[in-house]
Amino acid sequence: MEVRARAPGKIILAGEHAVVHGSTAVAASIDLYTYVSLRFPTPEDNDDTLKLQLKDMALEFSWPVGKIKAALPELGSHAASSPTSCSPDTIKSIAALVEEHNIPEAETGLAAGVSAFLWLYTSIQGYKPAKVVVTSELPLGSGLGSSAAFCVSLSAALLALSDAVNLDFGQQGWLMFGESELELVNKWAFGGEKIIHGKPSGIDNTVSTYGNMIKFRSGDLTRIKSNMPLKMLITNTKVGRNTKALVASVSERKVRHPDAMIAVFTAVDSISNELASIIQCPASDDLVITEKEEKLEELMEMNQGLLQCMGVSHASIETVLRTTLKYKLGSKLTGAGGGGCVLTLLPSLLSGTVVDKVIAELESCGFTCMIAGIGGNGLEVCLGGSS
Ligand SMILES: Nc1ncnc2c1ncn2[C@@H]1O[C@H](COP(=O)(O)OP(=O)(O)OP(=O)(O)O)[C@@H](O)[C@H]1O
Ligand SMILES: C[C@@](O)(CCO)CC(=O)[O-]
Ligand SMILES: [Mg+2]
Repeated sequence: MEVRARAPGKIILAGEHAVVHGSTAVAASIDLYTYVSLRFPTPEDNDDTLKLQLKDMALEFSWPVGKIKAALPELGSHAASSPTSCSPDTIKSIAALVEEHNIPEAETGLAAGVSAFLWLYTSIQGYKPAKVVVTSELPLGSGLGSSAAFCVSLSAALLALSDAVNLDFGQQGWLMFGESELELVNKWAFGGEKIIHGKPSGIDNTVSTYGNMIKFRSGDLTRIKSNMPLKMLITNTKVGRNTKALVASVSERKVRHPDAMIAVFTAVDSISNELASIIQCPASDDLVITEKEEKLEELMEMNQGLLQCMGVSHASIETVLRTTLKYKLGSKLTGAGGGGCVLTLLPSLLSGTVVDKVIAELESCGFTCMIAGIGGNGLEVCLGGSS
């Protein structure tokens, strides 16, 4: 029996980092996905291992299930219907299982993802042998929510073949889960994100699970519907960084300057709320759309200024900002910052020639640019493996 799941990456239009401290943020899914396939061996296969294949990186990890059982005895009896978080002791035992594999030096960040895999797999499926294959269209560690898309697609595949979820295996093609299944996936994925991010707000796994566009605050999501064309250029500075370290650095700054940082987070909250209401408000003609776009651009620039105050910008991000400003375009980092990706609003009346020029100039700096579709479906599953 085989199941496939796919979950999208995301952009954060406003509110990253501040959302970890209780402010509102606005995020949308993008049409780049992480795919997970899960297959249990047949008795004839005579295979007693759990295998994780990370296809894009040409890496394969494998553990005898008896070894996992001996190392993680506390996980096997957990109910898939009761999502939980990984305890610090279990994280240590999992890290020992991961360390047995030599992860290439350039990919050390992967250890956290492999740990999240072992925890989610064992907590949901116990000590069964299986083969899990992962591929992704998302750049890893670049602010587009690769960790959340990984945790969401993995949790969904694992739950689809568990007794916590009842699916009709007669159905063909990509299917959406019902509300209660989505909630279950989202909670498990949040547990996985905690292993990768340390202290996630939950916005990335939530937008990857539900798709579309959401407003998110203190664990609560409000689905929002855009009433205007939203075209964003995404520039990947290709400067690697790690969300866990950046989230921790903002918390440390908050400890050093609590009053100032709380004021910054409050300002971000207002920006996110205003941005969400502009996006949702119906526009009647081009003039109104232009005004709305100008306001959005300004709010994005203000948010970027506050992200600089939080200490999460980077020289490469500043280069993108300077370059796009030459063309009178507003930009902000998206995701955790410190490198990674930058969003630039492309107003609806902007000519294609200008867009081509900006892209050419950004790419001449060594960055890569793309225009992704925004606000599509969230998590989907495909039973039987094909499609
Ligand atoms: N397809 C994948 N396979 C294995 N591990 C993955 C995969 N995608 C993400 N990860 C894990 O997530 C880590 C990257 O997560 P991180 O949160 O730092 O960046 P991001 O999620 O891409 O950006 P952001 O959190 O800012 O949106 C990787 O180093 C790896 O551990
Ligand atoms: C930086 C952050 O706000 C967004 C990362 O995409 C972290 C989080 O909310 O978990
Ligand atoms: Mg992440």
